[in-house]
Amino acid sequence: MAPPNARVLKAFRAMKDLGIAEEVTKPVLKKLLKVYDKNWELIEEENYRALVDAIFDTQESEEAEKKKTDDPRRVEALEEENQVDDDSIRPLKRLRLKNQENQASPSMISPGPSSGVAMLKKPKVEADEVGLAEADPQHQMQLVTTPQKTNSETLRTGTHSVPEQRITRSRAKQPVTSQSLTVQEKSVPPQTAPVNESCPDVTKETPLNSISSPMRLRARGKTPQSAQKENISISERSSGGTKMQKPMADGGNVFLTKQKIRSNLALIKPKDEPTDDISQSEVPVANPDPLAQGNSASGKTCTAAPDGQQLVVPQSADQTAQDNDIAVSTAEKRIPCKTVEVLEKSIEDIEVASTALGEVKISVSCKSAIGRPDFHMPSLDDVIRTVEAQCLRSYKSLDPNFSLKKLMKDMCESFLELGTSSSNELQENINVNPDIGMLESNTELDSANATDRQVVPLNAPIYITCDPEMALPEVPSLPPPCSGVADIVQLDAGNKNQCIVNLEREIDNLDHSNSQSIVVFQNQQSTEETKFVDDVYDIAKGHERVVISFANDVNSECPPSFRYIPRNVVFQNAYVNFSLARIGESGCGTCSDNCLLSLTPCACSHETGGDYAYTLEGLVKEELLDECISMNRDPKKHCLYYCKECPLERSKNDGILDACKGHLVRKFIKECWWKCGCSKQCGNRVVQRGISRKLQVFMTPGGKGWGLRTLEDLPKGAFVCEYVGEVLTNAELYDRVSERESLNNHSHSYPVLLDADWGSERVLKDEEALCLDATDYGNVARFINHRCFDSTMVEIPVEVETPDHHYYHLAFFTSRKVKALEELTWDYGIDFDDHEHPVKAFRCRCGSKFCRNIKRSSRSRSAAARKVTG
Ligand SMILES: C[S@@+](CC[C@H](N)C(=O)[O-])C[C@H]1O[C@@H](n2cnc3c(N)ncnc32)[C@H](O)[C@@H]1O
Repeated sequence: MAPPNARVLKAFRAMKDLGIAEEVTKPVLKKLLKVYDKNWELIEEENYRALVDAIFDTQESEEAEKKKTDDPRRVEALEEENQVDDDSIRPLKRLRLKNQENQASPSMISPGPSSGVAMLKKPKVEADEVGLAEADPQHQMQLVTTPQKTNSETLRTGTHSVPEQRITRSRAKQPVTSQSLTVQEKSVPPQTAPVNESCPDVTKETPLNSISSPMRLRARGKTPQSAQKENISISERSSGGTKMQKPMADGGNVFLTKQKIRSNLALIKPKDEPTDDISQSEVPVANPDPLAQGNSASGKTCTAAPDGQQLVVPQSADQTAQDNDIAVSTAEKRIPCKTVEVLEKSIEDIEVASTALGEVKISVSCKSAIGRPDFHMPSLDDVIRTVEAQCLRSYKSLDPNFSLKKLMKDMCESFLELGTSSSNELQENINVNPDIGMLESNTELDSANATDRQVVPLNAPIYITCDPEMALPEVPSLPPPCSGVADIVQLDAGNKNQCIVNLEREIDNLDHSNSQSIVVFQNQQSTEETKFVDDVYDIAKGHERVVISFANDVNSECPPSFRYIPRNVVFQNAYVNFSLARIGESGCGTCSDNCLLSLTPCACSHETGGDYAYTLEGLVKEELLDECISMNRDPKKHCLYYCKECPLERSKNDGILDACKGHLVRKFIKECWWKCGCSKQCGNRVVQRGISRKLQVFMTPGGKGWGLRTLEDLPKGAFVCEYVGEVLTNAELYDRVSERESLNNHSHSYPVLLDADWGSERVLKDEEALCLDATDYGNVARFINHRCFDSTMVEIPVEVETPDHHYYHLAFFTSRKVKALEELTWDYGIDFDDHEHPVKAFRCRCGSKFCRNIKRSSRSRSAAARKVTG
């Protein structure tokens, strides 16, 4: 059997999101494809509205059919009922028609490749044959309220109940390209000799094959310099136990975060609703309505729904006109009825209707989107996530004045925001300049601190903020969707008001108004001064697309104070070398829309052997993932690259040139970026879109301190988060660590060495090599605990901006299916037997049966390792 095509899978997924099973979707989709002459655009429009309608219609007619056969006496009654059904199940169609009437320009009718009108006409007729509604332009969103639970409650309450998974992702491989999934590895250069005969050959032609050393700094407690030479990973410098600062008891901060988000999002406020129009003060509802309080007889009409329900249709002048256009049968069936009046006015943009099957459809019409050329359709998931995040912040303690209308309005706003933000959208918007976010949202102390030490994220629109007093209007505007450049602007510590702007940026600005800049500030402030205000309800303080809650069922500690940054920031001397010109070298101007769907892989994929790392579901392909897992678990078993005159050995400078110890051939992911012609939604952009999973920081019961867990089931290969921190040189890190030690500061430090420039042929000096320090500035990844061997996540280097391997993102992906509430762990790669390390490694409490810290015979240890890696 041929594998289902990607669009079919997408449609199944979209329906699943609405609680509709694949078996139900399948026959209807088939029928619909026939009716629409395989015109997918029409089916996919508006989040598969046509498909949803068709499914409901089919279900209803099946139901009616069943009733008929069950009870022949009811046939007649049902025939009547079905007529009425026609009305009750068509409120969405009615709304669509209304909106079409309202459309100022045909461009808003989601035209297909040719004429929008033509595209809509044909299916309109045919759709009616199968009970389908017309496809609607982008201005409405509908929710199908079914008895399904969502897991938002879990987030709000911070309880540990296992949430229901809303989206079940298929791990089936997608026929994206005809190329193999494996990253190509070519023949060995003459001076090399692979140890392992079974390993694919390697060559120096691709970065994969060039000299590389393990990415992680293994925790042997060496200084960064020595550690780097020894290819070790995470530097564990804390000898003390978990010591958390008490949070400031300031519930008000919760509201600050909302402001933070809002200010960054350039919120479009909906128009003030008219208050003098009586007709608009009434909510169109389907009865029975739990909200109904104090019905008032108004001049409204309503349509009789089959099961005694009434659908109220607002009768403003133009609505009447629109309704008249709907269907004669609809108008005929209207009968005067009582409607529900609410205190707040103008909810004409929300309609509620029910079907004979008991589904309630809430239709939200965002009228302010009408006529906006910049509007695009956000996904329902994005809208829901955003609204959930807002609720968590705004409605954390519900007061007696809680208004559902407000909730709906918020929903509309979110819809509008998501729809109108540029396609650089949410990620950049939310992450816009943490400097500004910090200045706005933190205390005076913070503003003062901000002058001393400011950091700006890579890969995000960055404002040049030399001084908090510097006028914000001088800040460059947000970049438009497709391209941009990040340059480096260095600010001298002694002269805070002077920015040295990279000339290249100025030049690029001529062509790219959306240029980015990175500001690098000097001056470190001591941790003592770094008293950040904790927002205990959202660890991310609104900087991520999702809220990251925390839970502590173990003791009364609160998460430690640190400043949350969603993107890496450059500190002082670290030189992250990317510019538009250099990115041009990798030459990816060829791609468009979604690279994963294109027949010819774009240039970005060439960097990883001609194949993309991700499936259409956004998961890392299994083969690549398994290789990365295996490589991390047992590097020696993998392809080691041996060079004749090893630069690492030469750099030891002890007069004796030892034989090369071998370099690991690293696997990595190359994502598309601004320079690429594809859209922000391209499937080859996963890490750069940021965290999208529901995560929680929690106090581990086993004495490991805080940890990170998922609140939703995760499939294998899912992106969880990136390790975010300050980008430092190893030399800077060394200074920092020494300073902390000299201050007797035993709080945790969280540095990870980037195995910088593993593509180059020389050994980087400590002044060049890069690492990430998440001690003071970091993201949720700083809470990820270590687990020997069978950790739930694996780290993979991801290149986004840079064409070389000097700087990259360190991203965590699930190494297997992970159940909701399971801890997300990472194997730090610690050698617990390295007793030479000046800093003692922590006593591992990972609980893994393969724990390397448990003393056992070497035979049983290697048997354990074999069991895991094999
Ligand atoms: C990157 S932090 C992880 C978050 C940390 N648990 C916290 O509370 O902030 C690393 C530190 O967590 C603790 N830790 C992580 N994994 C551990 C493990 N398997 N056993 C014991 N302690 C662990 C150690 O103290 C380590 O220095």
